[in-house]
Amino acid sequence: MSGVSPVPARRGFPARALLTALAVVAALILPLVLPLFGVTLLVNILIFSVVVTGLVLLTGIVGLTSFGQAAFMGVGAYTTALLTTGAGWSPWLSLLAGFVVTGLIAWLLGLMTLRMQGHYLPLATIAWGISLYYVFGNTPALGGFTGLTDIPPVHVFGLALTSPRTFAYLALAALGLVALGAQFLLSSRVGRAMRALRGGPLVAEAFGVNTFRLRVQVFVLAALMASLAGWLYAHSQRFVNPTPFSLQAGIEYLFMAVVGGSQHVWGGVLGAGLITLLREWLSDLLPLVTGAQGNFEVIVFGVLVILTLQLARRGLWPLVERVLPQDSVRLLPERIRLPERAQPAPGTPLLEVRHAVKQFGGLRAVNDVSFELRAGEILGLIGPNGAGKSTLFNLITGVNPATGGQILFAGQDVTRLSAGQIHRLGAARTFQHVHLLPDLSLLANTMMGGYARGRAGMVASLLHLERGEEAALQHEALRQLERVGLGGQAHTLAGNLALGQQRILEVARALVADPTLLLLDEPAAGLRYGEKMELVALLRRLRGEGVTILIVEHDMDLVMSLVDRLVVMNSGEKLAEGTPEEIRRNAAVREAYLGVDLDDLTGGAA
Ligand SMILES: Nc1ncnc2c1ncn2[C@@H]1O[C@H](COP(=O)(O)OP(=O)(O)OP(=O)(O)O)[C@@H](O)[C@H]1O
Repeated sequence: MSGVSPVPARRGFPARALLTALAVVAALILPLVLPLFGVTLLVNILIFSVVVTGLVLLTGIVGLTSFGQAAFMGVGAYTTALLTTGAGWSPWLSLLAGFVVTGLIAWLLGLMTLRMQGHYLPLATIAWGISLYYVFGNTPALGGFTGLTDIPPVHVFGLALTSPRTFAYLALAALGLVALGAQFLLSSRVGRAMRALRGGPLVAEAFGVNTFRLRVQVFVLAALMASLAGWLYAHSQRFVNPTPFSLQAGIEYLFMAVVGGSQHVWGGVLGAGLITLLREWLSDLLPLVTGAQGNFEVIVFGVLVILTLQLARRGLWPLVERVLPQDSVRLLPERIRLPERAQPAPGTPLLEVRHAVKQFGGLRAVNDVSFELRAGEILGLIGPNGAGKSTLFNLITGVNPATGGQILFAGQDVTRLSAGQIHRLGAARTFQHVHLLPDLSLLANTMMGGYARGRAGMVASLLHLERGEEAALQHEALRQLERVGLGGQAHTLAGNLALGQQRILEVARALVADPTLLLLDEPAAGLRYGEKMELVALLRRLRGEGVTILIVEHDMDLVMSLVDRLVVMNSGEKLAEGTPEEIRRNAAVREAYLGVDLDDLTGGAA
């Protein structure tokens, strides 16, 4: 493997850092200079931003739409209201109690609902949003729809935060911590897994991510952020009633995230600011225009969301981002190296498929197929359309369970293991349809492949305590990008690459996993001739380095010129097995490929 040639990180004056520092200073001055009314609005914006930051993580990044965040905010608010007024607890203690209660409720709801797909999850969030609202309103101990009053102020170093001006600093500190934690999380191993989840569980699981557990974790984290916002709300208003925690409020938080830019932490803050200010302005203006009282601003919000979705689908923050100076890429110093897997001795059996069967209803897509793959060889799996290649590939990679037979990999029976478990044993794959994160750099995309080699969890990521591991992953990803010839473009966005290079990037991403077996699913599909040549050259180089490869491919030229042995499938069954030369001479194969002149396949791609 080649050493890392220095990849030039983008340099320049740290204009972005300066801008951030200026924004922080401005935020610190604002509570002093704004009129009291303005400070109250600012406090609300800060509190709403805390809830919306949770929604950015949950909805914008992971793709789980929730209308129920206001209800979690209510749990935090009511817990502190009840414990401080009824039991005389300190607000700081009741904040922790709020986290425990909200965390438990969110965890239970998450376990029950997060396996739901499609529209069912948003519907479930509406259901609990409404339920919790009525729990607040109909529980006499919580003051019914009138609520609870006389909530004590928060004390900081003996100072009671009774005025909005002092409270604004508490809210600023809370948002600062939440936004920083969210940014840290997004730039971590867990954050990349969260982004991969958006592309569907198939991709994330292929890298060893426990997708359900991660969904539950993010769900609980977003609920805890809402709970913190509820605590702030209760102690800034000093009373609570159910109205601010209704379904309508939950919908408004979603509006804020969508309008501001739900995939960006600062987009959430921007949305919270814009919608809160707009509501204030419209609630003064619209009664004058219409001559009647009513929540007309909600109608305007609806139109605004539709317009945003039409004109700026990703919200307003990406437009702001375009004019802001960009962060220079920081490469962390490599202090440790990731542990490496022992590679099997060349020639030893690595993968054994024994009498594999896959039945879809009445159709046997894979019917009693057996073959063996030895360490160090490239095996091609070919066959006409509908032969069962992809189905077999899915059985080997754990995407689908086999109906019968046995699959052994790295000395273990993996027939019943999940995709993530098989990946952790050393199988890394690419996809027939490229699955990359186009808005992230080649480096970040490649690092995704090393997920299973890292350990840092959600808490370490939120606190930025995983930098040593992150540095090791960065440098390993750079080495693999160098290995496949993309080292010079490490900081380019993956979406800017041509398809051929995207497929090569997927190979680099798979190599970061330190696999014993590389599984390529139709890697040449859609590539131009020159791109295929590059791919073949890369795969030959990898074979020279001792990498074991299983390749499913349609392009016969490419396969014949590349592989050591072939398994040919037809109608779900194994038709033949042998070297390219033997396959070329096989009468049954010729028949199956009627119309394809196998004599012509003399390694045209070589
Ligand atoms: N999830 C599924 N449910 C029902 N039938 C399926 C499913 N997946 C595949 N099949 C069927 O199994 C058979 C084999 O399909 P498979 O995709 O494995 O073939 P293939 O050799 O990969 O074909 P191609 O080269 O066109 O991708 C086909 O008849 C297909 O319609």
